Amino acid sequence: MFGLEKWFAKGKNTKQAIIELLNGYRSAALPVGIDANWVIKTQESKAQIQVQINFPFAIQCDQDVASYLQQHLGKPVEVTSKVVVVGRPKFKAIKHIILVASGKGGVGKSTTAINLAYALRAQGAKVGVLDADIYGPSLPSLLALEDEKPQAKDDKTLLPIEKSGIKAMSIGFLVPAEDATVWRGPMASQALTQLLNETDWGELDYLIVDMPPGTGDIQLTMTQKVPASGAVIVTTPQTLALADAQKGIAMFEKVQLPILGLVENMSYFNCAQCGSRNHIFGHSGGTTLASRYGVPLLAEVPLNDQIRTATEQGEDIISATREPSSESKTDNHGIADHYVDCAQLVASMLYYQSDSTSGVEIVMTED
Ligand SMILES: Nc1ncnc2c1ncn2[C@@H]1O[C@H](COP(=O)(O)OP(=O)(O)OP(=O)(O)O)[C@@H](O)[C@H]1O
Repeated sequence: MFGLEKWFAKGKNTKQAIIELLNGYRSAALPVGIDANWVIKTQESKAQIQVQINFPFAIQCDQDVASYLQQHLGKPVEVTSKVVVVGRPKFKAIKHIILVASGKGGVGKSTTAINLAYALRAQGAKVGVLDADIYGPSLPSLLALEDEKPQAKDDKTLLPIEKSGIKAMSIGFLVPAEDATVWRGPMASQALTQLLNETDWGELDYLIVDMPPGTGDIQLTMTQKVPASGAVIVTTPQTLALADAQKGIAMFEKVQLPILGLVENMSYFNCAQCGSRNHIFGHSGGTTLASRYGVPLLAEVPLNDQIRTATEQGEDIISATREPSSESKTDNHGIADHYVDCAQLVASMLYYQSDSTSGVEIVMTED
């Protein structure tokens, strides 16, 4: 006895069967399945079953869920979903602020931050990016918007610049880079507070904050000034970078900010000619560090020319390469998928760790 017959034999109707099956669905970002409350509608016709789901965090998995249901129900299934991020905003109308940090410079923190933003957007969320790298703002060039100037909404508020569905603000849009490099610590953290406070972000599900590299006093002060939900730490596999990433973990633990996970960037290189995978900067460092500190390894992103060129040209690599791409002969896991998987994990962790029921609202001051 197969498919729906099996369920009817147990005296269940199609809706009950679907809900039960969805509850048993598992993926890295859906570790306890799809909750019955997220299922908005089920409809069965002769030809197919239609299921409508509202996910409470950024995730796009309609095809996977449809194939899973189809396999069990023995009938074509169409799944459509929307992302409706739940929880009270923690700051203005922003539901979650995510810090992207690194122990040292040049490991690909800004590249990860912007691609994480694109990936969350591609999963159906409302996303903004704040470039807090006051001394070396890179957001204007990552978005290819170097000559843009934000418009003033009124005396006190600036409108963020929008590109590819992302709202962006950076000190780089406001002052020449050479002016910001001479700012001392307090000026830098005050600039960050002002950028966060005085930008009209509107409603956002996730605001990604690209932090300045390092784990010194400036980074610590900035972390304390931003009402963040969690941090993502970017590292490369070299021993030195890992040692610095460890300091980053310690810094966030000190201020009790949840660490959502590690991204190991430039993790390996796939040779386009011979198809072999080379761990040019070392092997398994991120995995070891993640397990030592009990934090998830969110992604192992390869050193890849597509990533460099897209970010240098201000392109949204997630939309551009979302089709299954052949990154190399041995790896058909598209470049975009690394960021999409990372985004889904981050969103899932924020949802499951959320204290949205506590109703606590954080108010920022400028001292
Ligand atoms: N996975 C990758 N594959 C190829 N190139 C990459 C990758 N990640 C980052 N890059 C390139 O490395 C350079 C440094 O990246 P990025 O600016 O993101 O680093 P960062 O850690 O933010 O640096 P900083 O400390 O200066 O802010 C850029 O040219 C970027 O395009």
